[in-house]
Amino acid sequence: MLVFERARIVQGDFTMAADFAVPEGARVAVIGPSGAGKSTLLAAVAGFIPLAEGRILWAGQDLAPLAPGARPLSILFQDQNLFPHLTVLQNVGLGLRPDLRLDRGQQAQVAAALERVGLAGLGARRPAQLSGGQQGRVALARALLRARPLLLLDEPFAALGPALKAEMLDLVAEIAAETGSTVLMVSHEPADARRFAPLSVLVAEGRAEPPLPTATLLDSPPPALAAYLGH
Ligand SMILES: Nc1ncnc2c1ncn2[C@@H]1O[C@H](COP(=O)(O)OP(=O)(O)OP(=O)(O)O)[C@@H](O)[C@H]1O
Repeated sequence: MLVFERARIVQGDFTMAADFAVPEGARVAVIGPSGAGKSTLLAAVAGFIPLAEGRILWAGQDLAPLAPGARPLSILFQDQNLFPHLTVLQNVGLGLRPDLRLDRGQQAQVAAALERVGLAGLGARRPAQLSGGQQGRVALARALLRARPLLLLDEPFAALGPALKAEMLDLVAEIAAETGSTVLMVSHEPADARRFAPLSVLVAEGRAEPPLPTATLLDSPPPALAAYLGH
């Protein structure tokens, strides 16, 4: 379980509060108006922004003492964070060993992860030789190998067309279900939230609200969300 315990996150003039729990294995969309603090919430979980007050706990452990790289999570951003000078195999291999000195077993794990995301045979290419969707799959394969229990998605597939984006969201959902990962996904598209996430956290007016069923929230939105959705 991921717990925000009377957490307060401050960035300059901006401040937001979070006090709720996300059940283990849940897929949760983080929705709300632009500038409301969706990315900030994820950045606090990832350890890029220290909390001004309160705690964030995973499996009962306070995350505060853990540097970002030591936290039990992987993050996918929109730019996918692929290294342009490395091959697909190397980019994925970084998920296992930053120095890329992979033994045979680890090489087999990399190959299996590429196969799992539908990229078998493309390991020798560089990111520039892949489509946007394929680049997303490389980043996903790397996250898969890291095998962290919490996955944070900050609009990683926003640049893809609707069909490809839907396909990627389905793939993430499938993999998360297989691995039991808990997923928080920032989303600007209500349709994506409905497709991907049974639960949603509304971020608005300086607060991240406890998760509610996505359909409930989108079908009967509170005023702050209704204005954003254009209802
Ligand atoms: N480094 C920073 N210093 C000060 N304020 C910041 C910083 N980064 C973001 N902010 C402010 O924090 C608030 C929340 O930003 P955040 O990016 O989390 O919003 P968001 O909900 O993800 O927005 P969007 O949907 O537009 O991506 C905004 O008001 C923003 O201007």
